[in-house]
Amino acid sequence: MVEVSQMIDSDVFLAFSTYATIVVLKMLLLGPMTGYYRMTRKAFSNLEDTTIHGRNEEDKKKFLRTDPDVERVRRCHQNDLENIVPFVVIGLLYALSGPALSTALLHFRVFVGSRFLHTHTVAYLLPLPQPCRGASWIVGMLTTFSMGYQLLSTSLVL
Ligand SMILES: N[C@@H](CCC(=O)N[C@@H](CS)C(=O)NCC(=O)O)C(=O)O
Repeated sequence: MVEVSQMIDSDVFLAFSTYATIVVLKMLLLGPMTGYYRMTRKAFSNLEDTTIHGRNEEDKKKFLRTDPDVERVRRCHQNDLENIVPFVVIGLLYALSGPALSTALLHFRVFVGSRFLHTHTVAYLLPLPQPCRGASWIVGMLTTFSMGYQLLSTSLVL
């Protein structure tokens, strides 16, 4: 029986911690980026957020509106949540299930790369023409499914 402390000290777990931290921080940055677009495009969703732009109630209400750039970052953030949360949960269990370091690294790198580079964030925010975003989304999703499949095929208890 492998001790939990041994699993946590393993290279696979350290690699997972590194890649998970990078991709979660990337997702977290979309919050401040949304704030930046809200301020520069003057598009808010709460009356109290419009205080520095509007003088009176009527004036402030003009800034309660949607903006295409704000909505794009919000969709990118939402899509990260839909994909990065499952990666972190399944990736953690996978990392603790004792996979080979090379296979695990391949999964972590492909997933994080798919969310960054040719990727969802770049493809969504620039934006790049489709199917760049669609392809990067599918690659990331398949990586998480692959980890889930390997996890279930090595440690299925029903
Ligand atoms: N919740 C997603 C599920 C499907 C998905 O994630 N599709 C990718 C590739 S086309 C995407 O970038 N969707 C746009 C989005 O989530 O805003 C959606 O509504 O589109």
